[in-house]
Amino acid sequence: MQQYNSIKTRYPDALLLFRVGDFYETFGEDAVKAAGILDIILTHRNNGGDKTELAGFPHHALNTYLPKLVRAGQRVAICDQLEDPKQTKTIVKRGVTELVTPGVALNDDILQARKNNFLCAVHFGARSTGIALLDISTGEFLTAEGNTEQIDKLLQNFNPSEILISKKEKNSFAETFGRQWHLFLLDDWVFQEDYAHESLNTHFKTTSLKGFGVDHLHNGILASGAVLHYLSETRHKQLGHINKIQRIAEEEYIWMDRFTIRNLELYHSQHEQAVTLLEVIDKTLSSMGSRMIKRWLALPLKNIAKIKKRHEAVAHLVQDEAMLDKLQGYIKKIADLERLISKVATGKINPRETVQLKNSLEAIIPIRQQLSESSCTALKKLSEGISPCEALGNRIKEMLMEEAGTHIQKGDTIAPGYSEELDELRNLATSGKAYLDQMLERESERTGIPSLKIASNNVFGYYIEVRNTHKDKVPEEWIRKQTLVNAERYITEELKEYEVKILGAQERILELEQQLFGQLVVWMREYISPVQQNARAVAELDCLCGFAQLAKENRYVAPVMDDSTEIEILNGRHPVIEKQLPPGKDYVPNDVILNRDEQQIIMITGPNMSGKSALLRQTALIVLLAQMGSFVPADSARIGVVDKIFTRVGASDNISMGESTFMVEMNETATILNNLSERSLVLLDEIGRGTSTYDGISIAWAISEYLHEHPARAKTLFATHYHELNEMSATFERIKNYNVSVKELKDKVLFLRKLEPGGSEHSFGIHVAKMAGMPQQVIHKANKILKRLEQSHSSEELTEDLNAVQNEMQLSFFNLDDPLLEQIKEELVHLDINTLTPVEALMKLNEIKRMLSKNKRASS
Ligand SMILES: Nc1ncnc2c1ncn2[C@@H]1O[C@H](COP(=O)(O)OP(=O)(O)OP(=O)(O)O)[C@@H](O)[C@H]1O
Repeated sequence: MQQYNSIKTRYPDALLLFRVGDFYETFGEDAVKAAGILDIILTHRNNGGDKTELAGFPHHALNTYLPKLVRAGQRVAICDQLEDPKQTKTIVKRGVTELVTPGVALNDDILQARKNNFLCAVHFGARSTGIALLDISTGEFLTAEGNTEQIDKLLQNFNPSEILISKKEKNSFAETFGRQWHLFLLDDWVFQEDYAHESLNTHFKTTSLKGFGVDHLHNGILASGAVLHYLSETRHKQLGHINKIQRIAEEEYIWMDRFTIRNLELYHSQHEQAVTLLEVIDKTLSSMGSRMIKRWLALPLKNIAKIKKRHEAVAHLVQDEAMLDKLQGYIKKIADLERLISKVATGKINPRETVQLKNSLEAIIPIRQQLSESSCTALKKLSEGISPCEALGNRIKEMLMEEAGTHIQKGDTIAPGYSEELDELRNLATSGKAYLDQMLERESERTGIPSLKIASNNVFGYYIEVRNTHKDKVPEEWIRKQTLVNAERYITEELKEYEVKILGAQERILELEQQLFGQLVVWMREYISPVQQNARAVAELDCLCGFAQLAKENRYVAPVMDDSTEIEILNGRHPVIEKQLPPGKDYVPNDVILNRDEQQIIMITGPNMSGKSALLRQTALIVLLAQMGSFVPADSARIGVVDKIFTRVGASDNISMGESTFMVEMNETATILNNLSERSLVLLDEIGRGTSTYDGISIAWAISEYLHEHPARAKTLFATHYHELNEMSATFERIKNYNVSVKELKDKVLFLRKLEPGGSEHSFGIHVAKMAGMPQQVIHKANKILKRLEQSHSSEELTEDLNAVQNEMQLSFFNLDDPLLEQIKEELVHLDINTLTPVEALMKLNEIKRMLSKNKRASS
C-alpha cells in the first residue's frame, strides 16, 4: 500500500489501475468509481485497522474494461510491474506506463474507426484565441487562431473528446463555449511562449516553426505547446507519426457558424432519430475515407479550381462503372493505414496488424496502376501521391508468417527461412515427438513392458507411466515420482536432459521472435511519412468514389461552378428528406434562382408543414454538396461560389444559455446582418415568430429591408407565415414573392409543395392543428376567434399601416444625415428600461458599442 500511495499521489486526478500479479486492482475512491462504472464487485480489505475499498479485474480483461472507464470520462493511469516478480526478493518495482484519457487514446476499443478522436487545447490571447487539435491515433496536428466565434465553430466541427485550458481560464471558457465539453485544467505556466516554442521545435527537430507556416500564430502555438506538454504528462513519448503541424486555413472554406451547422443538421441532429446529411452522403468504404468526408463536410471549399477537380473525378467515376467497381473492390481490402502506421510509431503494432499493413500496401499497387492509366487528370494526379512502399511490403512478407497472431508472446510470428537460428530451434522443438516415440520403443523393448506411455505435466515435466501389472519390470535407475491407482510414474536421466533442451529451445524461440519483431517495427518507422501519404490518397479516392456511388444511387447531377454571384437550381431536392419519404411518395422538386440584380430576396409564404423549411435547407445543402465536390440532387445547378452560409430559425430554443428564445433569435440574426458579403447565402426561417405578431412582422420587415439595401446584396431566402411581408415586393425591386402551393379542399388542405410565384393569403395554422388530431372543440373555437380577429383588425389594415411607416421613414444606408445616430435611436426608442434585465441592458450597450466601432472603421 505504501508503494500504491506514493504512485497515487503523483496521479491524483486519474483512476489508478494497479497491477498485482494477474490482476489490475483499484483502491479507495477509485475502487468505488470503478465498481460503479464496470459493474464489478466492490470488496474491502483491512489496511492496518482501516477498511479500504477494493475492486479489480484480471489483467487480460484490460481491453474490455479500459474503454468503459475512458468512455465514462475517466482518465486512467495504468501502473504495471516493471520487473519479473520471479527475479526479485523484495517488492516488485512498479510504475505508470500509460495514462489514457478521453482525448489521448490509441486503443482500438476506445477509438471509433470512422471518427477522429481529437485532443484540443484552447488559449485566450489579448486579441485572438488560439486552438490546437491533435489526433494521436492518426498523427494529425492542426492549429488556428481567430475570434471566439471562429474557435467555437472549429470546436463544433472537430468535436474534441478532451479540451486542455489553463486553470485561470476555466470560467471564461465555459461562458464562451458552453459547458458541454470535457475539460482538463493545466497549470498556467504551461501556456508560455518560450516553453511552447521549445516543446514544438524539440518535437519536430526544427529550429523554427516557419516551415509549417504557423510561426505567426502566437496563441495557436501556445495551445499547440500545451498539447505536446499533455502528451508527455500522459507518458506518450514515441510520437514519430506526428511529423507536422498544419494551420487550418479557414479563409479557404465556406464560413458557417455553429447555428448554421446545427440548423442544417450536417452531422449532428437535433432529434435522436433524425437522419443527418452525413449519414446520407457517406458512402465511403474505409475508415480513413469516412473520417475524411467529415472533414470535407465541415470545411467545404471556396476555390473553384479545387472544387472542379473533385467534380471532374466524380464525373469520370460515374461514367466508368467498371473502374469504380474495381477501385472500390481494392479500397475494401485496405485496412486503416493511418492508424496502423501510428501504431508503428508508438510501438504498439502487433504481428497480425503488421501483416494487415502489408496486405493493404499490396492492395494499393493496383489502385495506383488504375489511376495512373486514367484519362482523367484529377485521378491521374491522385496516383502521384501514392508510393508503393515495396521494400516495406517485401520485408514484412519475408519476415512474418501470413497467419501471425495478435500476441507476439504466443510465438508463431516470424516466418520460416528468415532466421537460421530460429529454424534450428524450431526443428529441435518439433522433432521432439519423433525423438520421444523412438525412446519409447527402445525402452519398451529393453524392459519388456508393452504398455509404456510418455507424457508431461506441470508438476514434474516429462515422465514414463507404467501400469501396475508391469511394475516389477521397471529398471532400477528409473526414479519413481507418483503413484496412481493403476499405474506409477517415473522420470529418467535421459528424459530430464531432453526436457531441458526442449524447454530451453522454446524459451529461446519466443525471445528471438520478440527480438526480431521489435527490430522490424523500429525499421518500419522509416516509412511513416509515405504510408501516411498513401492513407490520405486512399481516403480521398474513397470519398470521390463515394460521391460517384451517391450520385448513381440518387440521380445527382454535376453542378456547374463559376465565379458569378448567381445560384440557379432547377428541380432541386432535399437530399435527406427525399430518402425518408414513405414508399409511393415522391419528393416534389423545386427551382430556386437567386442573384444580386433581380431576384436577391425570395419571400416564401405558405402554410405550416407546406415545405418552406425544406426548401430553404435544400438550397443550402445543394450549395454545400457542390462545394464539397459532390454532385447534387437536382436536374441542373449552376452555382456562383458561395463564401458564407447563414441560417437562422425563428424561436429556436436555447434555454441552456439562460437567454430568452427571442433574444437568442435576435442575437443570431444580428450576427448575420453584421457579417454579410456579396457571396453570402442567407436563409431566414420564420424570423420574428418568437414575439407577438406585430412585433414579429415589424422585425421581419426591417431585416428584409436591411438585407435589400445593404451594399452586399446577399442572396436570401426568407420563409415566413406573415403574408403581410408580401407587400414589400412592391417597394423593393429585388424582393420577389413565392409561395409553396397548397390546394384547399372543403375542410382540408392538400400540400402540393410546389414553389409558385406570388404570395399566399393566409396561414392555415388551424388546418394543421386539425391534421395533428386536435380535439374538435379546440378547432371550432380557434376558427371562431380567427374570424373575430380578422374582422377587428384586418391584414389589409395592418399592411396599410406598414406601408405608411415605410413612406415616412425608409431605412437607408447612405441618405440619412447621421445614420448611426438614427440607428442608435431606433435601438433605444422602443426600449422599456423598467422591464430590461441587467444582462439585456449590457447586451444592448455592447451592440451600440459595436455599431460605433464599425462606423469608426468604415469612416477610417
Ligand atoms: N418538396 C417536398 N416534397 C415532399 N415532401 C416534402 C417536401 N417539402 C417538405 N416535405 C415534407 O413536409 C414536411 C414539412 O415540411 P417543412 O418543415 O419544410 O414545412 P414548413 O412549411 O417549414 O412548416 P412550418 O411552417 O410548420 O415550419 C417535411 O418534413 C417533409 O416530410
